[in-house]
Amino acid sequence: MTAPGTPAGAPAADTDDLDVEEALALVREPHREPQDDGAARPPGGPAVRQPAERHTATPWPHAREIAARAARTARAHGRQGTADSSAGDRRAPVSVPLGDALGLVLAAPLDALTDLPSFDTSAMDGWAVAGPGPWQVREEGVLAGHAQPESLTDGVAVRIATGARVPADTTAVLRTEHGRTDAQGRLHPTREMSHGQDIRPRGQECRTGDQLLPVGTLVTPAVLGLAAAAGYDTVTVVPRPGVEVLILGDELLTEGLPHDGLIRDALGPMLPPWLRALGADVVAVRRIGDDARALRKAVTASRADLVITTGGTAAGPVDHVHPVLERVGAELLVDGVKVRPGHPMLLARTKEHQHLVGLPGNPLAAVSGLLTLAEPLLRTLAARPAPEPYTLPLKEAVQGHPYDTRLIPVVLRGDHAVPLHYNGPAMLRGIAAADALAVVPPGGARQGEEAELLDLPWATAGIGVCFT
Ligand SMILES: Nc1nc2c(c(=O)[nH]1)N[C@H]1C(S)=C(S)[C@@H](COP(=O)(O)OP(=O)(O)OC[C@H]3O[C@@H](n4cnc5c(N)ncnc54)[C@H](O)[C@@H]3O)O[C@H]1N2
Ligand code: MOO
Repeated sequence: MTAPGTPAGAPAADTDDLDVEEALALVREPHREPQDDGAARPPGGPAVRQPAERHTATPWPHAREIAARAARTARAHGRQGTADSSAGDRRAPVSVPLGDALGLVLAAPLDALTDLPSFDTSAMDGWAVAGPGPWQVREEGVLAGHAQPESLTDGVAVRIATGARVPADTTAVLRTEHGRTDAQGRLHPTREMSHGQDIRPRGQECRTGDQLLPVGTLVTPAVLGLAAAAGYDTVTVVPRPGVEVLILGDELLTEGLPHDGLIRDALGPMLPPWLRALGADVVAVRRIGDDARALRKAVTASRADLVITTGGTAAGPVDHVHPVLERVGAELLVDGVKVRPGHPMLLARTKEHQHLVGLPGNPLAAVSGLLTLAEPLLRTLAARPAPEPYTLPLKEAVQGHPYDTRLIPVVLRGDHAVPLHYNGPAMLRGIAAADALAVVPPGGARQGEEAELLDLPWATAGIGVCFT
């Protein structure tokens, strides 16, 4: 590779958790200088590649940190050489209709555009009354959504619906079940009333201009409801990262039964919805075959924030990912991870605003790469917080790899994680039935030992799980 690069396994200078505020700074401060991307740098100098013979795979936790941080420094690196200036302020905040904002992060505070409630409102069905009872009841009632009703005078009441504007000079609302009408048609309270009872005064929840939610808030269904109530048609959010998927391999069929050494492409159908569940906008899925030129053209032409390739990461005769990255002058940030399956996975910076995650071709190895490298990177680009780590005890012992972390599909049963079989690198049978992946440290885990769990987006019914 020609561009300044990072040897795999290089220690990050700073391993603090990525902070949402820092990620948001990406969209707020376009010319911020880099702090750390996990690249090894000699004091005072640019990042350097170490000789290939010193190459070692990156430990799994460290690879995730590098991926989470990589997106932060994209702009500054672009200015140093791998120019893609036409990308401009692609990560600048965008205004989107409420219907498209679910799962995104607010890039501007949600300030009330109105008082809430915006008028004095009846909290109950009953009568708006003025002064102490009994009251003469006016003939025409007041419904929600109707024009300003006529004001009341002492001793007068009017039928009112929940949510309707209370007439001026109303002193309380009497609930339907707490009023009795006598033979002369006068209304009496059947219990003690207090001044202002069952009236929601204008501005009770907020005044115009009050901050309802800060920058960095994840847009949930409740946030959409609040935004609508407060007068918003659109909200200002961090844009969804754009992802292009490049499927490599001449042996892949897109339909029918496997035959003559050809197999069905399992990643083309799996990755786009999974990426959407991780908050990405999948802008294209292209089939490249085992054609290095086509791969180079596709990588060079792509405008996506993240390019994901599948297959071709190892050292076989048609494994073109490394040579193509070298050809395009990419900066390798992670080159192999100490994780099984998926150890040949890689992460590179290809342009100022663009990264590439190379997923190994074996399908479960690809899942491992997706969750190890693509998920933290997408999370950073979207300014989303890292999920709170959690552990559960393992129902059975899991054999470990001597040096590498293992990711094992599990189902969650009661307060245990139950390891699933069919967890080989080429198998999807285990993960297709799983709720999570258990992180098994080098050396393995005993029965009952607590294991960290990586949730699958649909199993947690998380907010990203819209699949839209
Ligand atoms: N000499 C070595 N060979 C291999 C090593 C190694 O370290 N040294 N690592 C092995 C491991 S582990 C993995 S994982 C694979 C990674 O290989 P690649 O990323 O180069 O992937 P391919 O060779 O293209 O494919 C591997 C395997 O996966 C199948 N495949 C590919 N794409 C798909 C797809 N879209 N859907 C379903 N299956 C797919 C492909 O047919 C191969 O069977 O390398 C090992 N070799
Ligand atoms: O990444 Mo490979 O599929 O570890 O076994």
